[in-house]
This record gives sequence, C-alpha cells and structure tokens, in this order.
Amino acid sequence: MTEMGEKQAQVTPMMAQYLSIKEAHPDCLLFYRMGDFYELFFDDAKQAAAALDIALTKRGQHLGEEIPMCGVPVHAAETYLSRLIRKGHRVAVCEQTEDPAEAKKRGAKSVVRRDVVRVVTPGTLTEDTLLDARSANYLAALARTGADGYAIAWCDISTGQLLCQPVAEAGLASALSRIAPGELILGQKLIEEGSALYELFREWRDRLTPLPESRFDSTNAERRLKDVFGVAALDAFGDFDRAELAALGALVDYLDLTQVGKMPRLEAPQRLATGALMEIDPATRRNLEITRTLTGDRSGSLLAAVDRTVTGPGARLLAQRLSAPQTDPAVIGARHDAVSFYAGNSGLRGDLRDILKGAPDLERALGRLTVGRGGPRDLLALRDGLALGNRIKALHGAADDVPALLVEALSDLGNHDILIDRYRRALKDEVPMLARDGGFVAKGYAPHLDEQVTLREQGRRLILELESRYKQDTGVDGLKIKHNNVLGWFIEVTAKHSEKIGEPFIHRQSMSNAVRYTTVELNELARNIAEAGDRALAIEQEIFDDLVGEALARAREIGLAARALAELDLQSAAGDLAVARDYSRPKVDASLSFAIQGGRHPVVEAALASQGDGQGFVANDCDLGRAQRLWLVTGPNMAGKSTFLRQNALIAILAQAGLFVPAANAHIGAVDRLFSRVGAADDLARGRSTFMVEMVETATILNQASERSLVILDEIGRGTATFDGLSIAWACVEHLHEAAKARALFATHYHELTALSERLDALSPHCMRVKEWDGEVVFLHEVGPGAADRSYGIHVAKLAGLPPAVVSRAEEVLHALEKGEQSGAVTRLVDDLPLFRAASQPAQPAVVDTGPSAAEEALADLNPDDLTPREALDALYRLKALL
Ligand SMILES: Nc1ncnc2c1ncn2[C@@H]1O[C@H](COP(=O)(O)OP(=O)(O)OP(=O)(O)O)[C@@H](O)[C@H]1O
Repeated sequence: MTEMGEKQAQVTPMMAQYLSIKEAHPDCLLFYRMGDFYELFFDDAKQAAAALDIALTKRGQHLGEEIPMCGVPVHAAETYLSRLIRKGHRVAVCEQTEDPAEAKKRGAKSVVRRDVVRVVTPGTLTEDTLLDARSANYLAALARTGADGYAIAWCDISTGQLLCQPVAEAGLASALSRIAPGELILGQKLIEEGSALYELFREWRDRLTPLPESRFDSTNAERRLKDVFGVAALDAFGDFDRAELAALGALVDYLDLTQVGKMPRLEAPQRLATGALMEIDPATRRNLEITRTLTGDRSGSLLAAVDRTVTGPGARLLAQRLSAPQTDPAVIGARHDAVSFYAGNSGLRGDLRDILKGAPDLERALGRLTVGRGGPRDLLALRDGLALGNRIKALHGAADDVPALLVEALSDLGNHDILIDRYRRALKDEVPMLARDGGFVAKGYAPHLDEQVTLREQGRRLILELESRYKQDTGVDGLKIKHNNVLGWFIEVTAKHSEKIGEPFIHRQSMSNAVRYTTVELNELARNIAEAGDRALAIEQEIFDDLVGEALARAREIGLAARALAELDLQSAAGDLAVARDYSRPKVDASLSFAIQGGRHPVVEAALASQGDGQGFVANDCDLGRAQRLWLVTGPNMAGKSTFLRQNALIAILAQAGLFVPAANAHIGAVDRLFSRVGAADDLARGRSTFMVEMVETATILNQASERSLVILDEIGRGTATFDGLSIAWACVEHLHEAAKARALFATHYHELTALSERLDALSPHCMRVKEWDGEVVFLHEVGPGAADRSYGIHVAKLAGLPPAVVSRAEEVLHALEKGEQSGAVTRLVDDLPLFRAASQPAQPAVVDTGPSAAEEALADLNPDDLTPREALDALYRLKALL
C-alpha cells in the first residue's frame, strides 16, 4: 500500500461521514452534532474559534495530522450562531437523524446517521434572538434575462410576504436600497469583475450570495412556483415576465435548499408595478436619514422621530412604509383616512394602544412554526395574539364611520375562536421554549398524558417513602436517594457510614466522602418513573405536533390577522403622533403643486422640543407651484437653509407614506422621484473625493429628474474653486428650470445666481432672514422672498470659537476685499466673487532701481523761489513733456 493509501485507510468512519457532508457544503461552517455539542473541525474550527473567541483544541488524527476542533454546546447554539452570522458566515447545521441505539444494531463500529437539516444564512433567520424585533429581514433574489432585463424578488420568511418587481438597470441601486435585503442572491456572472454592475454590488458585498446561473432559469422557475403554490398556471397571481419568474424561482429554490425541504409558508407573489412607489436613490435615502442616520443608527432618523408604534410588527410596517412611499393618491388617501379616524377618536385610540401593548409577535411566531422551528411559546403567542383580535373588534363595534382600510383590517382579524379555545385548554400559561423539554400541556387536556404524569409523580413519592424506610432499616439518618443524568436514581451515604450498609444494597460508586448504592427495588421504581416520563414526553410531542398542525392549516388566516394587527398598530400610532405633535392631514393628488404652509422639520423640531430651552422651531412656508417651481434659497451660514430644504423632502415622504405631516397645511401633487444632493461625504472606499461624489449625485439628478420629481440641492459646487463652482451651480439651475422642469429647492451661497431670476420665469429667490443687533447677528430661521446680501460666515466662525486673532484678521481681509470691489479694476463678474477678487487684483509693478528719470532730474534742477509765475507755467509744460 502507498503511504497515501495507508493514510486514507486510517480515516475513521465518523471522519469519512464528516468529510462527505462537508464536501456538500463547502461555503458553510459545518456544525456537526455530537451528543450535547456541535463540533467544528479543520479550517471551520479555526475560523469559528477566532470568530467566537473560544478554545481551539485537537481531536485524533487525519492523514497523519492532528485535527483542529472546537465546539459549542447545543443549548447555547443560538447565541454562537448569531455571532457567526453577524460576522458574515453561513452555517450548515448537521444533526443526528437516528437514535444511537439504532446505529449500534448495524454493528459496533457503525456511525450514527447525520444530515444537514438547515443552512443558516442572514436572509433566512427566524429566531427572535437572531432578529431585530423592529426591522424586517428580507431575502432577495436578482435575476436578469436577455429579453426582459432585471427583476428583483424578495420575501420575509418570518412573515411569508413575497414580492417582486421589474427594474431597469438604472433603477437597481434605488430598488436595492429601498428593500435593504439582509441577503441578496444573484447569478455569479453579475458580480464578476468587469460586469457593468460590479461597482453597484461592492456596496452590498457582505450580503451577497452568488449562485450558479443555472439556478436562475426561468422555465424551471415556473415549474417550481406552480409546485409551491399548487396551481396549474401562475396567471392568477399576475402577469410576470421571464426575469420576474427567474427571480421568484431562484428565491423559492434557495429557500428549499437552505431549509432542507421545510419550505416556509409563502403568500402568493405580489407584483409591484413600475411607478407605484416614489423612487428614492440610495444617496438621497442615506442623506435624508429616513430609517437610519448617516452613522447607521436608528435613533436620530425620520423613522425614530415618528415611530409611536407599540409592537414589533407595527414598527416593521412603519419602516417599510417610510422606505417605500406610494404615488397613487387613492392608496395614500385611504391611509390618511385611517390616521384621521384615530386622531379624532382619542378614547378608542388609547384603548386600542393599551390592548396592543401586550400583543405578541404573531408574524414571527407563525413563521417559526411553519419552518418547524417553533416551540410551545409560539403556540402561546398565537393563542394570545389571536384572542386580542376579538377584543379589538369589540372595541370598534360602536364606532361610527370606520374608514375602509380599517374595516378591512378588522375583518382580517378573523374568527379564530375554535383554535383559541383549543389552545386555552391545551396549554399552560408558563411553558418552556422547546417542545422536547415537555411540561407545557395543561392538566385535564389529555387524560392519557395525565395518567403518565401521575405515574411519574407517584413514582417520585414512592422514592421518598423508600428513602425513609432505608433510613430506618440502616439507622443512617443522612441516607439520601438522589438523581443525576449519569447514574439516574441512586442511594447515597457518607463514607463513614458505609460499613452500616449491607444487603440489599448494591455498590455503584465510591466518591472521596460518599458511597453510592442501588437496590433492585429502587431500580424497579426508577424504571417505572423513566418509562412514565418518556411516555409523557412522547404524548406531549404528539399533542404539540397536532396543535402546530392546526395552526398551519389556518396559516393564511393567521397571517392575515397578524398583518391586520400590525396595520392597526401603525394607524393608531400615526393618529397618536398627529395629535401629540400637531401634524395635519396633507392633501395628495395628481397635480403638480407643492404648497406647504407652516412646515416644520420632524427631527429637528423633536430635538429642540426635547432640549426644552424655550427655543421653538420656526415654521416656514414653501410653494413650488408652476409659476415659482424653483426656489433659490440664499442666506447666512447656520441660518437654517439645509433644515428648510430637508423638511420639505421629509414632508413629501411622510405624506406619501400615508402619515400626517408637520405643517399647518400641505398640498402635494404626488412626487414620483425624490432627489437630493445634501451634505457631503467622501466615498474613499470607491476612490471618490467629496467633490466627485457631489458631481456623480448631481449628474444623476439632472439626467433623471422630471416635472413630477422633487429635487433638493444644497450648495452645489461648493467643493471646488469658486469660479468652477459658480459656473456648475449656474448651469444646474438653468437645466433644472429649462429641461427637467422639476419642483426644486436650491440652496446656495452664490448670491450672484439670484440674477438668473430675471431671465428664468419660474425661478423664485428666497432668503433666510437675519437681524443685526449691536454688531451681533441673530438668526430668525425665517424664509422670506428676496436674496441675501451677505453670508455672515465670519460671524459663524466666531461663534464656533476660531481664535480671536484669526477672526479679526479675517474681518480685515474681508474689509479690504470689499473695498477692492469699488476699484473697478476687475471685471464685473470677478467683482462678485469675493475670494477671487484678491487673486485677480492687477499685480503691483516690480520696483527696479534704474536711477532718477529725466523728469526727476529736471525737477531737481528747479528752484521755485526763483521762478516767475510765467516761468513756473513753462517749467510745468516741460516736465509733462518729459513723462
Ligand atoms: N426653522 C428653524 N427653527 C429653529 N431652529 C432652526 C430652524 N432651522 C434651523 N434651525 C437651527 O439652526 C441650525 C443650523 O441650520 P442649518 O444647518 O439648516 O443651516 P444652514 O443655513 O444650512 O447652514 P450652512 O450654510 O452653514 O450649512 C440647525 O441645527 C437648527 O438647530
């Protein structure tokens, strides 16, 4: 035998099994179940030990080398899993799929059968401990076909919602940033270097799961989808193109692959029509801090400022609505009706919110049950969540004029009395996490279970009796009958009493200070107890499966009720917000108007209110009607330009998401796309400077904005030399006005741009008001018509604590530059550009010492006292001629 062959022959049967399972899951860490542990070997062990900071040990040898190993206890596996998933790993969980006793029957050396039962990936999580209760976790698939272009399909496996939409290549970034998937599966080719989308996917690289192209085959996909939904044709769900089918099919396929045959409950796929949602590109989404701030926190975002929901599902629905504002005035109006209803019924709203505060997360409980990972607590969640439905329906029973959206939600709560009643009878109020621990079925529900429980308890009582009898018989008072997992039941006495122990005691174990025995009688009792216990557990497991089965048979209805609870939470929370913060109902229609009266910034206003220093937020109007659709906003630094711009964009988002808005009045012609260019950040990871980022974002806007769009541009061009910046800003304003014709707010320090209002009819100059008081500047935060004349930058610099010497020097320079303006020595355009004025001053001629000039010499020769007036005049003429 060759050396290699010899080594291979040394591979133990268990290692051979491990290696073949591992080979089928090369991209995952393999959690290999051994008793009470999941063990990891070889490279997996090294990676996991480093990621989890646990000890790396060794176990036996493979091909002459020691095998690195680490392990995590099964009972604590979730915590370790969550850490691995967060660090970007995928984990294949491999369980023992037969009883070790069965394996033994095949021969002493046979290995227990094992199989991967689940592949844990970021987009397929269902455990509460692995998920954030207030944000959705989407798994998305992106497909491309030659004829139809791209499509994205996505689902939340804990809720079963399945959506898809066709997307143009240019819209991919927006769509992905809206969905924000926890995991994105896509064809390998799309992310190959050189692919047109390579750049786009860099941003998502931690969440990508590339798969072979064959998984995106639309014909296979169609077959698979028909299978999963049990239909002969998919037409009933909508008219899907090939790309959509491919994306949906790949998604379903991947679920099957990772859940290993336990397909989660999926609702019929819903198709999002093009144009149904307000498009918000990734930069705008980020900069407007809709669901997260620029630093990635929820707190400080628009979502956090307006979230008054009291349940996890309600919060998730709100995040989803804010991420995807609608464009259809009818859909939006229906939501506003619902908010209006709760805003106007404070008693009902308060009662509803009190009920909802105790609501369990029905959606996620159902999600876990459908993939076979549920436990008794999930059944309790169903029981209690569905029971709330009845109370909520009763609460609304007496209300008048309940709007359509809420009527539908109330009807979706459904009638689950039979299930609730059965669960009430079947389950205890305190139940363990896992069904296999037993002890969750209520007494009286199943007599044959109670019998076994009684037997088990009787057995325990008999053991106590036995203990006191043995104490008497032996005269050893300290004799005890105990139980542990290794020995089972045993009798224990301290070592010094051991000589008093004889018949019928059989020695089992000697410890340093105690000796353990058993007896035939105790063995008998123990066996009875164990058997009763096993039988009880088996019965409980059967009951559990039965209860789960009943829920799964009604999964669609329970899903609807869960969604309805989320909707009711969201709408009543929105009503509460409207009242508490004085938000009003916006009018959204198909016009092109954008008229906000008394608008406020939801986040800044809330922040000022919480500081409570009496400095309230100053409300401002904004009217981008046809005649003045482009506002040019000038004003000093710190006067509130950015706040004003952003507040109008946020008001549009809130209104179209279906919420009320922080304004006295708002009339908005539905915005189809929202663009912003605000703030500036380097994108060094992509090798883009601040100015480059600014220009890329500006280019997107100018290329894509139309008259239905809303554009906010803050200080375009400030990142480069003043001339360049002004020219770019100038051209952008012209383009927006003439070509895109979008409703737009343009904030700038280039006051020169206001001159454009003479030529561009719909350009309307506005400025932030300030008051000068005793040499100090007071910001009024008020927007009014007209243009600002100064920037007060030095004033702000002083407020910011620039050293006094620098501030006074800056004032000197400014003064000199302003005086220079009157010299008329530079062109008019340059005059208006303070920074460049200095550079453009004509250089002073260099002084070269060439001796006295002829005129100077002639002058030196003159003696005024000797001259008559006539001679003096002649001399003057001579001198002039010498120059
Ligand atoms: N309408 C308002 N009411 C009350 N305070 C406001 C208002 N608008 C802005 N502020 C306050 O003024 C601060 C500065 O506002 P903002 O950043 O919008 O100014 P800016 O004009 O864009 O400044 P810069 O030109 O320096 O970027 C804000 O942080 C906020 O606290």
